Amino acid sequence: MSAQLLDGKFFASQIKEETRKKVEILKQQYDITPGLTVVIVGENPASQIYVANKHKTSLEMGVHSQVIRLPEQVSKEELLTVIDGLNQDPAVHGILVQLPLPEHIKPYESEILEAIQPAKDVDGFHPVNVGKLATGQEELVPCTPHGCIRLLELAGLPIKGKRAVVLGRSNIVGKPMFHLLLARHATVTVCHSCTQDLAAITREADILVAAIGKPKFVTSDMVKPGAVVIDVGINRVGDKKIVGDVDFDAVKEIASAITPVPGGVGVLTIAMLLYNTVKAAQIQHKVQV
Ligand SMILES: Nc1nc(=O)c2c([nH]1)NC[C@@H]1CN(c3ccc(C(=O)N[C@@H](CCC(=O)O)C(=O)O)cc3)C=[N+]21
Repeated sequence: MSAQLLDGKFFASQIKEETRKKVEILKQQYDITPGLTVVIVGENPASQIYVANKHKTSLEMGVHSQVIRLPEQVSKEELLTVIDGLNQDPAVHGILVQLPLPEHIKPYESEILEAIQPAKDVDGFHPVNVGKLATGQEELVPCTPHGCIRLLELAGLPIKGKRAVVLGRSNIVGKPMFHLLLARHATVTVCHSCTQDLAAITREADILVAAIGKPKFVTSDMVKPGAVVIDVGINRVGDKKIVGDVDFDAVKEIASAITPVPGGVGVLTIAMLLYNTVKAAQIQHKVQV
């Protein structure tokens, strides 16, 4: 292996340590305990690991963590009522509605996400927060792309002036990743399912971010020698095993740095969620630590 392995746990531990200190200050100086509530509708097995990790990390940080489980069949109105209760609850600083939602309420996803008070939107999915990010005010930024940026920064990998290529244009990763990279002065190209001659574009990338949800989609012929490769994919193959969007074993021989899956970006996502929860508490109490 020639590439530097970007170990998510190592970088996440630094972010978590910063967050833990902020929680300590909020408690001691302001008597504020940041609180995070996750709402899960139905039984998505993939969501369970994520929720368990979030809960564990919250406890480590001293953040109050609550999970509300609603039955698969819950109506949109009932879900909106739950969200409204959380909006009103001063002990709840962060609200996260786990995606994907069950099929019958999927058509109302935007309405549901917009019901969350923007100051409590720790996912950064509310149009107010999306608009802020797009206009260069980074407040509550989506956790996964923000984690990718923090990873690059903590690893000392420069962004300014680099050619960055983002594979995927989702609201959760691709689009916010575009804004974050652009704000740090990269030249950014976003590719997607209709992009023609994809490999020719990805081969120009100094920083390649893969967020398409296709196992081992990025092969070594798509990567410029010396590129930094960030793998956002979490694809379940078989029962337990997860693989990224990047063919790690082949690409690691060509890249200068690469994130593994698991143990890469996913771990940072959780760290940034707790970071956002603490940020949300500061926004709501109008204090800065
Ligand atoms: N409203 C909402 N916000 C989200 O941020 C959100 C969501 N819904 N729905 C599901 C996806 C998925 N996601 C993950 C985050 C971290 C890991 C994670 O901790 N991964 C570890 C462990 C993986 C494993 O062992 O399965 C790793 O990559 O090493 C996984 C998955 C957040 N999501």
